[in-house]
Amino acid sequence: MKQLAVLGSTGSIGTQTLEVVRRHPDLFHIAVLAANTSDERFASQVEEFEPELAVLADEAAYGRLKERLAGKAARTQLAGGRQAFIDAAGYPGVDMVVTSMMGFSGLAPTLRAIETGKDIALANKETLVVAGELIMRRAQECGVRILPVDSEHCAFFQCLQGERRESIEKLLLTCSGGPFRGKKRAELENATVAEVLAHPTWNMGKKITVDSASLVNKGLEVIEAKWLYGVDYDQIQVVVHPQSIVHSMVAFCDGAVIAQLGAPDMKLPIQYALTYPSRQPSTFERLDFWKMQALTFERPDTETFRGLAFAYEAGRAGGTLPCTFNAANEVAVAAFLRGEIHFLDIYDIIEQTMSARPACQVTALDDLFAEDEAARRYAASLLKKGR
Ligand SMILES: NC(=O)C1=CN([C@@H]2O[C@H](COP(=O)(O)OP(=O)(O)OC[C@H]3O[C@@H](n4cnc5c(N)ncnc54)[C@H](OP(=O)(O)O)[C@@H]3O)[C@@H](O)[C@H]2O)C=CC1
Ligand SMILES: CC(=O)[C@@H](O)[C@H](O)COP(=O)(O)O
Ligand SMILES: [Mn+2]
Repeated sequence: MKQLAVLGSTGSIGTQTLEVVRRHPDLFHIAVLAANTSDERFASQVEEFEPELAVLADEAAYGRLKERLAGKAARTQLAGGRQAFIDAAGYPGVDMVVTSMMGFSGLAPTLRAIETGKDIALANKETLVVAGELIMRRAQECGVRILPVDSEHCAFFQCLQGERRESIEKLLLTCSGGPFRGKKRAELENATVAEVLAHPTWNMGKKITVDSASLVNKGLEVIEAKWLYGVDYDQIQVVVHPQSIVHSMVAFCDGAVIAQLGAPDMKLPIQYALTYPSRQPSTFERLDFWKMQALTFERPDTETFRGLAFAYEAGRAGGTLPCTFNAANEVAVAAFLRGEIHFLDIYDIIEQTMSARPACQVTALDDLFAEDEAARRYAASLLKKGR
C-alpha cells in the first residue's frame, strides 16, 4: 500500500488525484492532505479520507476548518500556516508526495519532500522552472524519483521507457494553441477573462488556463522538459496540435518518432505517475480511431503569443531569469484575473520585469526566494502605474 501526501488537494490536479485513489483503494492510502484556502472542500476530503495529517496553509481558512471539523475526523491531526504546509511534505511514513499546489509556493515543500526521501509525482511545473538544476541534483543525491504528471512530460516519460537519453534527437512538445489559436494581437486587445478561461480541450485551474492562452504554459513546459530530460533548448520543439490527442513525441537519432496518445484526461498521467512502473487498468475514456477526425500539427505563432519566446530567452540565460519570468507572470496573471489589466499586458509586465532584472548566478536556494520577492515587487509596481 503506497502512502501518499497530496499537496494542493482541493485543486484540479488534487481532486483528480483523489479520484484515482478512490478507484484503487487497494493500492493507495492518503496519509497527508494539504491545501490553502478552500476549507469547505478540504473538510469533506478530510472526512472522507481520514488522513493522519491535514494542513491548510492559510491561517484564516485553518480557523474555519477547525470549526467545520469540530467533533469529527478524530483520527486526523489538523495544522495551519505556511510552515505547517512545508512540514507536511516531509511527514514520516509517506512514500510519495503529489505536488499539485499552484505556482512558486510549490518550491519549498517539494524540496522538503525530496530531502526527506519521498518520491515526487510532480504537477507543480513552476518548481522546476525556477529551480530545475537544484531540484534535479537534490533528487539524485537523495535517491528519489521525480515522476512527471504534466501530460506532455508524462508522454515523454512513456516514450522514453527503455531508451537511452543520448538517443534523443528532439522532444516534440505538443501545444493546444489555447482559445486564441490563429488570432493576431489586434483581436486580443479586449480579450475577457471568460474568453481566456475557455480552454478548447482541457478543464484546469484558472492560473494554468490563462498560461495556456498566453502560451506561457508552453514556455514553462519547455523549461520543465529541459530539466527533466537533460536536453538542450535547441532540442525542444513546440508543435501546435489543437486536438490534444498526441500528448507529445520523441524524435530519436535514427529518425524514429514515438508518440503517446490518449483522450485529454489528466487522470491517466496522474495514475501512471502514482503506479509507475506498473500500468493499472482504468475506465478512462478510450480513443476510437474509426471515429477520430484529423490530427493536425502547426508551427506556433511566437510573435503574437510572446510567452513562449520569453521562456526560451529566460531558460537559455539561466540563473535567476527563469525565476524572474515566473514571478512576473504569476503577478500579471493574478492581476488579469482580478480584472486589473488587459490580457496583452501580461506580456508587457513579463518583458519589462525581465529587462529590469538581468540574470544573476544562483549559488543558494535563498537567491531564488530573494529573486522571486524582488521580481514580484517590480512587477506589482508596473501594475500600480495604471496600465
Ligand atoms: N490542472 C491541470 O490539468 C494541470 C495542472 N498542472 C500544474 O499543477 C499545478 C496545480 O494546477 P491546478 O490543479 O490546475 O491548480 P488549481 O488552482 O486548480 O489548484 C491549486 C491548488 O494549490 C493550492 N494552493 C494555491 N496557492 C497555494 C499556496 N500559496 N500554498 C499552498 N497551496 C496553495 C490550492 O488550494 P486552495 O484551493 O485550498 O486555495 C489548490 O489546492 C500547477 O503548477 C499547474 O501548472 C500541470 C498540468 C495539468
Ligand atoms: C493538461 C496539461 O498538461 C496542460 O499543461 C496542457 O498542456 C494545457 O494545454 P496547452 O497545450 O494549451 O498549454
Ligand atoms: Mn501540460
